[in-house]
Amino acid sequence: MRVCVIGTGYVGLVTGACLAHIGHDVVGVDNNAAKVAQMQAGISPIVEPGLEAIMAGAMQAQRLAFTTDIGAGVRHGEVIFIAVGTPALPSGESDTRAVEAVARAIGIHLDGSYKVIVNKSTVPIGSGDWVRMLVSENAAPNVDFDVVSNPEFLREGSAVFDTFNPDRIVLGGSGRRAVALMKKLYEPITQRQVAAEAALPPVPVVVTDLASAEMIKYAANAFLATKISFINEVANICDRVGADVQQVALGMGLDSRIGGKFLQAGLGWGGSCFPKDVAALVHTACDYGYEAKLLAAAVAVNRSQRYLAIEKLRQALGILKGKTIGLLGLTFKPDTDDLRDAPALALAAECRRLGARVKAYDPTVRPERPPAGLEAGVADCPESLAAGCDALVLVTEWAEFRTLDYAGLARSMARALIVDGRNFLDPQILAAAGFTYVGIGKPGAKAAPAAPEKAAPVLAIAS
Ligand SMILES: NC(=O)c1ccc[n+]([C@@H]2O[C@H](COP(=O)([O-])OP(=O)(O)OC[C@H]3O[C@@H](n4cnc5c(N)ncnc54)[C@H](O)[C@@H]3O)[C@@H](O)[C@H]2O)c1
Ligand SMILES: O=c1ccn([C@@H]2O[C@H](COP(=O)(O)OP(=O)(O)O[C@H]3O[C@H](CO)[C@@H](O)[C@H](O)[C@H]3O)[C@@H](O)[C@H]2O)c(=O)[nH]1
Repeated sequence: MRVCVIGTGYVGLVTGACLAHIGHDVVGVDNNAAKVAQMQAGISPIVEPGLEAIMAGAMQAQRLAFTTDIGAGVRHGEVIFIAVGTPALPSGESDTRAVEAVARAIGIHLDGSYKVIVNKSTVPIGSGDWVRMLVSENAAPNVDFDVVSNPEFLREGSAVFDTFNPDRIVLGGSGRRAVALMKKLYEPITQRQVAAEAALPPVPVVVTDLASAEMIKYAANAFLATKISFINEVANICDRVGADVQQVALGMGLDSRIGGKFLQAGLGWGGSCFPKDVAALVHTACDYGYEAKLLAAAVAVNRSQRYLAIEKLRQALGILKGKTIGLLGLTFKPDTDDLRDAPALALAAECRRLGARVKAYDPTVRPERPPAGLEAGVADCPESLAAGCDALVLVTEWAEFRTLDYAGLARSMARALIVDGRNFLDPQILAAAGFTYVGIGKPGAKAAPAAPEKAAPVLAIAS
C-alpha cells in the first residue's frame, strides 16, 4: 500500500519505517529540511533502539523515502498519516496549529483518487471533525476521502518493539472503506507476522467513532499517569511508616485487577506525552464545565514528586546553598534522547534556585550541547560528574548506571551520598562502595557505608 506520513518525529518516523518494513511503500514528509537531509542519508535524528536498522533495510528495498515536499507526499499516499506535534499551550490546552496547517495542505494537494487521512497525532476530542472540514475547505469540489483517528500508544525507548507488538489498534471513523483499508494496512502486525512471539492471538482492533478513539488516547495516558502518581503517593506514605514501596507494589500488582506495570515509584512522570496529555484532558473537561479533580490531583502529586529529591538532599546535607549536586541522567526515561518535560531539568532548576551548583551526566547529552540551564554543567562521563560533588541523584535509570565503579566515584566526591530517584540501584552494593544510599519509599534501605574495620592491634611478638 502507498503510505505518506507527515511529521517524521518520534511517532511519524517510527511508524513510517515500520510500515515500510512490513512491505508498504512509504514517503515521510517533514518541514524540517535538516532532519529530512539526515533521514535521506539513513541517519535517524532521534535515539530509538532498532530504528536505524529498520530504516536501512526499508531504504535499501526502496520502500522508504523522505521529502520536504508535502504535495509529493500527498499525491503518493493512498493512506496519509498526520503525525505532527501537539504540544501544550501555557493554559494546558493542546496546540493543534501544526495539525491544522497539515490538514489544509493535504486539502490543497488532494487529487481525484480516494484517500484515507489518518490522524495519529494526539488531538483534543472532536478534532477529527475539523480536520475533515479543513481538508474539504481547501480541496477541489467532490474530492473523495475519509478521516480516521488512529491514536498511537508506542513508548519512547521501545517504539519499534511497541509498533510491532501493540496491545491493540484503535480505529475511529465511520467510513467502512477507510476502516477496511486501515485493517489491511496493519494486517502483518495484527496477524503477528512481525511480533516477538508469533504464537500470540491476533492483535485486537477496536473500531469506534472518531470522538471515542480520540478519547481512548487521552484516557489511557491519564490512567497510566494517575497510576504512577498513586504509587508515588503510596511511596511517600511508606517513607513515613517504615514500609518498602517496591514490596508493596509487588504485592499489589499481583492482583490481576491491578497489574504490576506502571507501579514503579520515583521522581515522577515526564516526557512529551503524559504531562501535556493530562493537562489537555483537564482543560477539555473544564471547557465542558467539568472539574477533573482526580486528574488535577495526579498532576499535583507529580509536581511535588519531582522535587522529592531536594527534600531528601536537605535531610542529609542541610541547606543546599553552596553544595554541588550531580544528576545521573537527564532524559525523561532511558533509551531515548528526549528531554521534553524531563523531571531532571525541573530538579536542576530548583537546586539552582536554592543556591546549589548542578552538574549532570547523560549518555545522550554531549557537554558541548547542554540543555538550557545546564550550560557548562554537563559532564562527559560519570567520573567527571562525581568529582567534588556533595551528592549524586539518579534521575534516569539508564542500564549503564547499574555497573558504574561506585567505589571510585565515592572516593572522588566531597561526600558520598546518593539519592536513587528510581529505586534502581542495589542499596547494599552502594553501601559497600562507600555511599550513603537513600531510595524513594524505602526507609529500610537507607544504607550507610560500613564503618571501616578497626586495624587489628599489632602484637609484639617476643622473640
Ligand atoms: N512521542 C511519543 O512517544 C508519542 C507517542 C504517542 C503519540 N504521540 C503524539 O504524536 C504526535 C507527534 O509526536 P512526536 O513526539 O513524534 O513529535 P515530534 O515533535 O517528535 O515530531 C513532529 C514532527 O513534525 C514535524 N512538523 C511539524 N509541523 C509540520 C508541518 N506543518 N509539515 C510537516 N512536518 C511538520 C516536525 O518538524 C517534527 O519532525 C503528538 O501529537 C504526540 O502527542 C507521541
Ligand atoms: O512505573 C513507572 C512507569 C513510568 N514512569 C515514568 O513515566 C514517564 C513516561 O514513561 P513511559 O510511559 O514509559 O514513556 P512514554 O514514551 O512517555 O510513553 C507514554 O506516552 C506515550 C505518548 O502518548 C504513549 O504512547 C505511551 O503509551 C505511554 O506509555 C517517564 O518519565 C517514566 O520515568 C514512572 O515513573 N513509573
